[in-house]
Amino acid sequence: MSEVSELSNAERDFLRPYLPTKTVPVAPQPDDGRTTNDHSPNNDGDTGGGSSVGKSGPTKATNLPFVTLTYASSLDSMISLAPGLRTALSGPETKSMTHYLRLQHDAILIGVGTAIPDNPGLNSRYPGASLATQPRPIIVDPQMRWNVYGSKLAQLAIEKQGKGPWLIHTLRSLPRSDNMNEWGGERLLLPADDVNDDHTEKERLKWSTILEALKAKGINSVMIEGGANIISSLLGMPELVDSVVITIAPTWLGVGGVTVSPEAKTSGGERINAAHLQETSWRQFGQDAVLCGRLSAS
Ligand SMILES: NC(=O)C1=CN([C@@H]2O[C@H](COP(=O)(O)OP(=O)(O)OC[C@H]3O[C@@H](n4cnc5c(N)ncnc54)[C@H](OP(=O)(O)O)[C@@H]3O)[C@@H](O)[C@H]2O)C=CC1
Ligand SMILES: Nc1nc(O)c(N)c(N[C@@H]2O[C@H](COP(=O)(O)O)[C@@H](O)[C@H]2O)n1
Repeated sequence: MSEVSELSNAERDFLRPYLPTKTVPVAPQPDDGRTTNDHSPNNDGDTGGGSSVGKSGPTKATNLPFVTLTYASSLDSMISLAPGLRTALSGPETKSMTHYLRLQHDAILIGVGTAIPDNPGLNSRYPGASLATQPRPIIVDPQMRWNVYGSKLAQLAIEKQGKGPWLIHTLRSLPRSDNMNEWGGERLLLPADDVNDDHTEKERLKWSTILEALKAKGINSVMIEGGANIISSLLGMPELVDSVVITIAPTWLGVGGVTVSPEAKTSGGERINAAHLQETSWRQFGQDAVLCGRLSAS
């Protein structure tokens, strides 16, 4: 039996206002000649109901994809027990939700700090998922630290259980002669930001540069899953993020875990809240709580 089960109509209704509209290619039907099929939760045959919060679909600059930030957190805002330690926080019901969410996006993005320790699959095991509807896995790996060969992502792409991964590097990275394109993989070389906030030799990419490049390659929606560094940065960028879906597991990981927390903010020399969610909705999935919302600009 699959570890991932279908969500109820009520669960999908709950998520719908926070999701993009995804159009996926399907084989033409003999009787109607269609070439596309709208699998958005607004158009999948669900009956009405649901929340009246906001609306689905892109609401910002057309050169950017719809961005959903999503992660599973403990009650102490941690996403893993220690750096580099893959930690299961989601229960079976929220795991199913994650696979449903993956299927609603054109791409799933993580950082190299997650790819190396977790060796994730990043495909959707939701019932009915096909290669055409799978999201594109994307890894932000500016310095080419991660070896895709032998990874689970490569294996799934070769077996056609997932799309070939796109790896994002900086222009300074040495081009490699590789055969990733044989199984759908690709390397995207992007210009690094001029400003290096952490004063290291590391080259940073602007998130607007990354997202614009993805949109230019036909990615209309991206689900950003982690890890801590990436989620914490993007929590401070409401102009780029359309919605946030957080699984909250009823557990504390304890001191030394990997924490999600945005950069501190000040106004007029005073500390102010660093990030804030508005238009929130909560729902229980098994033992976990799921919080959806939108980042507010102020
Ligand atoms: N519970 C959950 O839902 C999830 C948990 N996790 C956990 O999170 C942990 C990993 O988090 P973390 O270590 O923070 O790693 P991340 O996955 O956030 O990757 C961070 C790295 O990505 C690169 N990067 C990020 N932003 C930029 C940018 N703007 N420009 C260029 N490069 C960038 C950098 O690579 P470089 O250093 O090479 O410059 C950086 O070190 C793991 O333990 C994993 O299990 C991960 C996902 C979800
Ligand atoms: N939603 C969620 N809940 C957890 O408890 C998690 N640990 C994660 N981690 C993310 O999922 C990736 C693993 O994906 P596969 O199951 O291998 O496809 C992992 O790399 C994190 O991005 N997520």
